[in-house]
Amino acid sequence: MSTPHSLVSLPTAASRPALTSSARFLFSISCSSKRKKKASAKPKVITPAKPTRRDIPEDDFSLGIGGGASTLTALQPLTDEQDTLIEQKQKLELQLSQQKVTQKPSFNPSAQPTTDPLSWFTLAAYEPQIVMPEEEADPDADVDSTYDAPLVSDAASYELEDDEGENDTVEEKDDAASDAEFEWVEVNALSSDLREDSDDEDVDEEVEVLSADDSDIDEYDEAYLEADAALAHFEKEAKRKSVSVKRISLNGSLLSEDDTEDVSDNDEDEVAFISRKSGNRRHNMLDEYDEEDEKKQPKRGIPAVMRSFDKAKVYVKAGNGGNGVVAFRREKYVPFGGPSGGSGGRGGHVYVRSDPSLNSLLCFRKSVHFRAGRGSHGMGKSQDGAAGTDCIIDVPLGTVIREAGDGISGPGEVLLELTRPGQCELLLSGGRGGRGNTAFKTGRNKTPQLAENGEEGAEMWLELELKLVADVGIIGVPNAGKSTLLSVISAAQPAIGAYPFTTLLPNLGVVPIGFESTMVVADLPGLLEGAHLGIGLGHEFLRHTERCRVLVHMIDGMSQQPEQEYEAVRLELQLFNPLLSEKPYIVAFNKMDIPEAAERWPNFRDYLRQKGIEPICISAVTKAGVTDVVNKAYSLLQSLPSSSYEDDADKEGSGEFGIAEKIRRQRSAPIEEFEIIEDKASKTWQVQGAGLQRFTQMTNWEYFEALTRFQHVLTASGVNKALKERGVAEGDTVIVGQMEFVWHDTEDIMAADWKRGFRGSRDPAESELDFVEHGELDVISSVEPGTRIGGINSSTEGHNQMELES
Ligand SMILES: Nc1nc2c(ncn2[C@@H]2O[C@H](COP(=O)(O)OP(=O)(O)OP(=O)(O)O)[C@@H](O)[C@H]2O)c(=O)[nH]1
Ligand SMILES: [Mg+2]
Repeated sequence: MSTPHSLVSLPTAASRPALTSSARFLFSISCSSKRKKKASAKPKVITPAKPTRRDIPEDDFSLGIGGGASTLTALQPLTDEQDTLIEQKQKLELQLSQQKVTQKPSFNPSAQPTTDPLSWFTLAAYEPQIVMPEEEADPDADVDSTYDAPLVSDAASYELEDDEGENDTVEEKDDAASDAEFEWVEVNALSSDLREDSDDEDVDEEVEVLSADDSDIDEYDEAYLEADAALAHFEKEAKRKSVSVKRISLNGSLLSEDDTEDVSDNDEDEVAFISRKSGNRRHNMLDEYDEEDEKKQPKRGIPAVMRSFDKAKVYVKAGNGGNGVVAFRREKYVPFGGPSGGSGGRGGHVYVRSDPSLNSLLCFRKSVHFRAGRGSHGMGKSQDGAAGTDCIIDVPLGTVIREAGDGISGPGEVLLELTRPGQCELLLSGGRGGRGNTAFKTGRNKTPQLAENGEEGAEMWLELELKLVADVGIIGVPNAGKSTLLSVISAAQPAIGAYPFTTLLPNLGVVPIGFESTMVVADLPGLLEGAHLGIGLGHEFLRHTERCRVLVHMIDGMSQQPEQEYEAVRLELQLFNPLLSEKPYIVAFNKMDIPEAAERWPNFRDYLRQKGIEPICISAVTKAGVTDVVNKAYSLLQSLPSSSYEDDADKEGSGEFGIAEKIRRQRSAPIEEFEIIEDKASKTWQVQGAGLQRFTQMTNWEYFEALTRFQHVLTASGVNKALKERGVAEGDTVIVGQMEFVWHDTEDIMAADWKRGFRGSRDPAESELDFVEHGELDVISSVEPGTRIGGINSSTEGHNQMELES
């Protein structure tokens, strides 16, 4: 056990032969954008350098870190030839280590060293797990040959080098192999940080944990300790390189309390998909927990597909307005043609539209960013720019839109709710186009030499949530026969299985009633006691019942205590949302075709009758009693007044409470409303106000007259006065919006030589505008959002030292 182990980084898919030959644990981390061979691959976010053997102390553990390998298929079984090859390699390695030769043999001698360094990022260190190879490739054998033990190799590891071309062939070979000697476990996690940071692609971070060994199980304890120590070291290393490390065990639960916090803060980071594959078979690991594991690791992630089924986060941006231009009419025989600069077009609006043909938000997993087009710039001959193209986001019926984070309406407040088919609402309006110089023509200034920039379009992150709109929702414990009922009353074909949680996502079906009417029925995933706390599939899907007007409560006739199950589900509904338990519902006792169920029926019926409820007994399989349920549900529906949520939604989507209106109001804030923040240490004054910010942004600083106009606005809005009252002194820095200025007490700075930096500047003597007011601002630079200037956080960023002074 004293053999030195090393942490080797493996290029891409070469990780697989590596595993079979040397590395004991393989951490393969890849990002989907790389997989798609997009230029926007993530490495820019990723800080750490490629861990080389130099970085890792000799006493480290055998860990392989590979990047790029995507979906892992079953490992190719080792042939006898390969076995002997490995043996030879191990011998060779032993010899080499005895000779203290540092260069390790390469697995693929013909391969070229990879030039592309491993682009690994958020490093998820996973609890290693031994997976024992199965004795025979017996298709019927259970997966129980799995030991939850890490293993320690006494064979040293190889650094495998391979080039991209080689990888492809390796991958193909592996794909072809179906019979696996090794089981593998794939853990696929979605990292939201990366997703948000990334510009146009969400990033799938895939962590595959592989292990394959036939080492002695007696070594379990020692091996475990060593593996644990190695992982701790691994984490330390990563921390030193400021990579975030999360330890997640293979079943998806987090290992320690602290980590739990980390991840639950950001639930996107939870493990998204867990599956285990043995040979050709794929098992859902969710089913295979024993109780102790359950207690130790109560928190578990929800598969990514399920999470994105009804929740999504998208970025929207309205188009910027086009810029106005300065132009003059020049034509033969038309002296003094006057200004003819057109205005810019407005930016495109962002709309959301409900599309009844969509039934999930899954499409927003891949497309996250929505931007409307920008307006065209104005042109000469008084031509105005065209408006930007609008952006319409199609969402399924029943989508609720909230603003993410602290925004205009505050976190969590509903901006829009789309409940009518084809309903289209304005979400963000595009920025106003900047005015051209024609617009600034006055009696005093007939040849204005200034134009405005277009207004920037608003942008925000939105949280979309889908609440299925159905007339009737079928709820009940897992395996009660909910999906079976839906399949017999409608044309829907939900998955039906004799095991709990067959249904992971809600299914919708349309039930014809007579010749004219229909009713939409939703089959929801099974509910367990504690669902409101997240047990089972948790409350993830309970929200869909909020939009169902009538509920059908399915009772599993085969359950030992149907009464208790009934009460448990009722309680869950009440705990989740008291309004849910007030919804009208029907109780259907299923599986009456089975004699045991039929025996339990009289008791159950009497129990409910005491509560004043008349249950219906049915057999979904034989369709007995099914029409009773449909008819009763329909008559209940008819007796209800038209759904109230639609009325509420109407109020929210438009008019006074509309989001577009809120943003419009915010954006048209008067320039007189501002706040001055002083930083004495750096002699900096910051003038903050939405109106001023917008005005500054729209000012085209190229033109001298724009500057004089700005000065006038500062005077008119009272900024100059307020600054003087607060004691601004010569040479102080004043920040307004994105611009930084220097304060001067006199107007001398308007000297002609200074003005040469601007277009359209004239001699002060010629100037029609006088600067009567003392106290002028002198532009020195523009500041970009987020800069910290002398302790003040400016509203803008990055510092652009563009001194305009001589
Ligand atoms: N004998 C009999 N079996 C039924 C009846 N209804 C459903 N089953 C069986 O019960 C099992 C579960 O049925 P599902 O419809 O998948 O149950 P579910 O309530 O949708 O279960 P989850 O989706 O896991 O929540 C299947 O094997 C069905 O064949 C019935 O009326 N009689
Ligand atoms: Mg089902």
